[in-house]
Amino acid sequence: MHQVKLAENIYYLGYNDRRTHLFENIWPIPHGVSYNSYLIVDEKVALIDTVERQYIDDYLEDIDAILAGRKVDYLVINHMEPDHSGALRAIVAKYPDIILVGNKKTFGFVESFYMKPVNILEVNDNDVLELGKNKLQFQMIPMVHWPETMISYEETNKILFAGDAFGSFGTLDGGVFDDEINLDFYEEEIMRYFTNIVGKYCPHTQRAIKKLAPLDIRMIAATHGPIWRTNLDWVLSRYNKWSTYTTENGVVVVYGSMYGNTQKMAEVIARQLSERGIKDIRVYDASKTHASYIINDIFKYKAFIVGSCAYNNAMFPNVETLLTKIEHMGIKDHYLGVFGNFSWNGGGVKNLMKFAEAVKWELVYDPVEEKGALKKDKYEQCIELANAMADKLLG
Ligand SMILES: Cc1cc2nc3c(=O)[nH]c(=O)nc-3n(C[C@H](O)[C@H](O)[C@H](O)COP(=O)(O)O)c2cc1C
Repeated sequence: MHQVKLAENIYYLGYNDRRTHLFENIWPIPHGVSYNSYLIVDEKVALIDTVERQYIDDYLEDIDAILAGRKVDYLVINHMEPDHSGALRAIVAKYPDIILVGNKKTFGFVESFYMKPVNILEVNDNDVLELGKNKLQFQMIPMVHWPETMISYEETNKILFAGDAFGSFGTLDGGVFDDEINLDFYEEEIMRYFTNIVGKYCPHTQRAIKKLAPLDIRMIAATHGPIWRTNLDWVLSRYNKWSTYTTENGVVVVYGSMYGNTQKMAEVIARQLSERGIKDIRVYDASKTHASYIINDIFKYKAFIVGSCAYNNAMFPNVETLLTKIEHMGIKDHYLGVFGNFSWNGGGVKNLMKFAEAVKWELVYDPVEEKGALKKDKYEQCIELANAMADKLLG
């Protein structure tokens, strides 16, 4: 077996998942995902996080191969989510004297998921665990992406063990370090990982970035995706951009439509945006494109125009699902447009407006609602909606 090292005595223990279709049983991962754990072999031996439970056998074998009879002294738990704590019980069973290292919120999760922990070391900001020549400093970064989340900073080699922060979808297909892979391929997967998984916690991510800024970081080892040792600015600048809701001058147009009338309104709006000089216009059918990709584009572009036909006094269910996710994510600083279609007594636009109130994005024009086929006056209102959005963006 190849052994991949971050430093002379620090090992990467990662496993590629190309079988799972949906991460967290929600988010599509067509390019898979990796689960990364790390092993520091010093006077004391420390594991940093574990892996998803389906890899337990390989994981234990790989640890054995490196340690050749030595025991693991510490399991540092940066993050308790089961894709990283999945092997915790197996590790404790194999090394009964192991000390679990976490913060005051960690051990409650250990107990609720696995068992009452026996040997624990509770750490807080700035505490340092001496392993020999390696020293792990801890910093709490709550809600990036769970309440107990923390990072471990290895002071000698200046490695940030970052948990889910700076993680990525996409398996590591041979290349493990950022300078061994083509980042163009990973860009979309890194962004989707951020927006789908961490995106709700942008203010917390900002706090974490500021808190970690004083550290001299030479390498970032996350629990998913590549290890960053060359292009740290590449990923840091992107995380900074995304978590401050910094967007480009584009428009995401989403519609839910059964018979095509709402879609026709979307096409008119999109065409007019283009005539006004907007180059980045992404039009999505909410029934076809998974929310994962649409949310990603909402993080990319400043404007969102959403349309829905009426459906049982509500909006079209697939639009509703998408908007519920967006609302929960608390995405900020967008321009909004609303349109829809009905035949009886409406329901689509009425509920789109509830979404508008909830997200508090700036509504650039009154909602446009047509009854059946698109006619002249509502066609013109669609044009005006697009113009109002273009004015805002180009303003
Ligand atoms: C299952 C179902 C439920 C509907 N519910 C409503 C409704 O509550 N209110 C309404 O005005 N129209 C309702 N309609 C009619 C459609 O919203 C209407 O025909 C609209 O023009 C469809 O737009 P589309 O062409 O974009 O699919 C419903 C249609 C279906 C099939």
